[in-house]
Amino acid sequence: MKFVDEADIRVDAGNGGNGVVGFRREKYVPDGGPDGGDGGDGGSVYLVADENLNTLIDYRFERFHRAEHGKKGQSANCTGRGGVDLDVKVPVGTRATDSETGEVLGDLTKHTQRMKVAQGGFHGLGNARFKTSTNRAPRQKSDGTPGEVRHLKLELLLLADVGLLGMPNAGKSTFIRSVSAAKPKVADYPFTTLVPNLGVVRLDSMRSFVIADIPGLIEGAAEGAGLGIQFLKHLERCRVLLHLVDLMPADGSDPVENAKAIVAELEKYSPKLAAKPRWLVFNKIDLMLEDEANELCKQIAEALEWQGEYFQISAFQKLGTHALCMKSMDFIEALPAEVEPEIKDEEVGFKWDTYHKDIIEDAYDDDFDDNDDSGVEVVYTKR
Ligand SMILES: Nc1nc2c(ncn2[C@@H]2O[C@H](COP(=O)(O)OP(=O)(O)OP(=O)(O)O)[C@@H](O)[C@H]2O)c(=O)[nH]1
Ligand SMILES: [Mg+2]
Repeated sequence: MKFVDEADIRVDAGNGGNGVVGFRREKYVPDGGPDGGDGGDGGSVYLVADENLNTLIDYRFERFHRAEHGKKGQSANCTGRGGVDLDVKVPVGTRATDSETGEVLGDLTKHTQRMKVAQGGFHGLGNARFKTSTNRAPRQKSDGTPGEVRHLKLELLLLADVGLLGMPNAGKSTFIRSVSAAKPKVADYPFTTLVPNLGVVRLDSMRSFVIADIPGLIEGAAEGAGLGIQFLKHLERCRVLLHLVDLMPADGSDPVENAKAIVAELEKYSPKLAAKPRWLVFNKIDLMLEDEANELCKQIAEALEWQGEYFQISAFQKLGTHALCMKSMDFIEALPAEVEPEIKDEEVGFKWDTYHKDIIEDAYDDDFDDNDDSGVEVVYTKR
């Protein structure tokens, strides 16, 4: 299955239905009052998180999503039917951004979570609403407002607790293979991993966490070198980052310079991500004697002015990997969960106070010519 983690879509909320001008006509009641009904509100568009989906691939092909328009009002004080809302299903972990303003509208992180992304238009008013003691046969009505149209960028952010970070060939995929059931491809050339992989690390029946392996980063990634930094967004929700450093890069590069380059790219991408808890993990200790490995790790940590603890592992031979997973688990459990800001689903029903009230007040102020029928369809109801 192709992993698609971005899609651009357009969402159109429905327009509000127009109000109508209508009058009651009844035998022996020559001057029945105004009875034109209001229109219905347009349907809104919502994104709904669904755990049964795991990619955004469908939205590459299906770009336009439209909610129903509200129906216009009818005579005999009948209100038009409201347009039906549209629910657009997205995988859990989807972030929606307004492509025109760049504003992040919100993240859908829980199954069934619902977020309004385009507000339906408000209904117009029928002439019955404009009746006053001085104007008992108003030929005024108002039109519904257009529904909101938005261009959205959807991005699927992996929901992992632990993220792997490092140069190509550092051994990230080898690590996730040794600690979880995920089996991403491993090879001795750079950029073996082209799309992110998730693995579940199960320590016992009660304790497990999710780990994300992303493509390797290189110097200049922020400017697009290699596969760029587009995958770093998947690390934004991780609680801790494991920075894998190859002790003996096959290309003869300096592990200190490599590690510095990764940190620099991280900072360029996002200071927030760079400030996340990050642990230094030296990989491939099996390539040298134990004393040599200890000495080299110490030297690199000093050269990096690394203050915290560091880990020494061999992802390939599974040395130190279990201990690292235990530490990660303890850390995740001890860290209070980040509270995701709740997405407020402000219900907008009948906006009498603002929209409609203003229209009616304007109508009174206008001192309009009541006999001017131009452009207004008048409906007479016989009973
Ligand atoms: N000796 C030794 N080799 C390792 C170890 N871990 C990984 N390797 C080797 O290093 C090479 C790269 O490993 P990968 O796991 O593909 O590296 P990666 O970080 O996922 O690389 P990209 O996907 O390209 O970013 C492979 O040839 C692995 O066999 C280790 O602990 N010891
Ligand atoms: Mg890899």
